[in-house]
Amino acid sequence: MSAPIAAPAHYDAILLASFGGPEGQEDVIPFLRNVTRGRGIPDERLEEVSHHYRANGGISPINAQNRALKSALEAELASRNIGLPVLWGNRNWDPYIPEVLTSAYEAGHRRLLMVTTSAYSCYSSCRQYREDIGMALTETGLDGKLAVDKVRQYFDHPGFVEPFIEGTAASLARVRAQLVDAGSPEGQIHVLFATHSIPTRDAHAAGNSVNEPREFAEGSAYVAQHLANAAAIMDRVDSEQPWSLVYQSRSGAPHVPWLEPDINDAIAELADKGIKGVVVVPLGFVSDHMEVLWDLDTEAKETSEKLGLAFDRAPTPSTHHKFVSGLVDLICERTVENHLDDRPAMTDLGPWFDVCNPGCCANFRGEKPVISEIGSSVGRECAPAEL
Ligand SMILES: CC1=C(CCC(=O)O)c2cc3nc(cc4[nH]c(cc5[nH]c(cc1n2)c(C)c5CCC(=O)O)c(CCC(=O)O)c4C)C(CCC(=O)O)=C3C
Ligand SMILES: [Fe+2]
Repeated sequence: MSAPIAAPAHYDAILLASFGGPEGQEDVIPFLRNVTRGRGIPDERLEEVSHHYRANGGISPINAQNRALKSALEAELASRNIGLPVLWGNRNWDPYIPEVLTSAYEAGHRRLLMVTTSAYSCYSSCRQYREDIGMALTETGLDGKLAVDKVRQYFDHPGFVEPFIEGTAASLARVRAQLVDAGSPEGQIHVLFATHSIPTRDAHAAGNSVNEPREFAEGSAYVAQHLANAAAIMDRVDSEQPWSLVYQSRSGAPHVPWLEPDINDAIAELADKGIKGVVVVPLGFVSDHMEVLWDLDTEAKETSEKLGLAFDRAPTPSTHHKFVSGLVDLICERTVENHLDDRPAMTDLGPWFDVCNPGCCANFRGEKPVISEIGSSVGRECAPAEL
């Protein structure tokens, strides 16, 4: 498979693009409708998920985390004398991407570089962002006037991986200490790398090309990226320590196959085998949003406690200085000014490509205008900047 590297360009702003989340009880249902529009999620699942938000005052932690990330990026850009403003837009909640693109254009911006809060390759974390920009440009009439590119998927960039190395080591030490305190210093520990489950069909299409389909021994690029990352982390933390990759937050209809095993089933199986403690590393996530707080810190923790296992959850990269500085390095890979030639990657799978292959992370529910894809002109052309 080709790995297209984009030529460096002149950008005039960064677009920090994220998922978005509700900010009060009255936002919960409209938010869930936005997320699941046309995605075939059963009502019972929505009802269930609404309780996770309701229990937290109807507030998702994700928006506050993105405001903090935006400020941290602004500070890092300023400290390197890079004069690019950071705009923030969400796929599913205010500030919505189409409105942000419109006001960016009105403010005189002509070429944006998008950084998303999603590190891996799959429909939800790559293509859906590229489609939402494609649709927003088309709907607002800005296609051809405002260009939008996207930095590469950064799952194996050291800025994303190194905070997990630190966090996993610290979490492992905390579980060891818990076992000492509980009087079983010899108790065996297992590290569970947790990521979002996705339908196996979406996993298979992840990071792949319709023209040159590539087989991954691990089943898909999505699974391969997580396994390679987890191996890179454990090599540096403790190469003797047993670990595995598990999944969380399955939605969809029961008859549709999604990636398994579920983290709670995996914990039960470990308890059966006599394991005494688990370290949970939220490898699939950039910050401590609802899926992390509910599915890991609430449910997986409860499962562990019920089965008498020591439990600790490692932190997400969030606003770790290495993560923030890594994102700015990724920006610099694409810019003419402050250009960085080095494209670091901590797994053999990377560095991932800047521009996706045709049909990459396929949308099985119909084609949409899409940016940052070979063969698509959406988001590419723009009138010369009026300076
Ligand atoms: C791979 C992946 C990531 C990680 C990459 C990334 O970070 O982007 C992610 C992140 C997130 N997912 C989030 C929330 C939701 N995801 C849902 C539904 C779904 N997610 C999916 C996948 C992913 N999701 C999929 C395949 C579905 C089924 C529907 C569909 O095929 O599209 C639903 C509907 C209810 C439900 O089914 O659970 C909700 C509410 C939030 C915000 C949390 C907050 O508010 O703090 C975040 C960051
Ligand atoms: Fe993709």
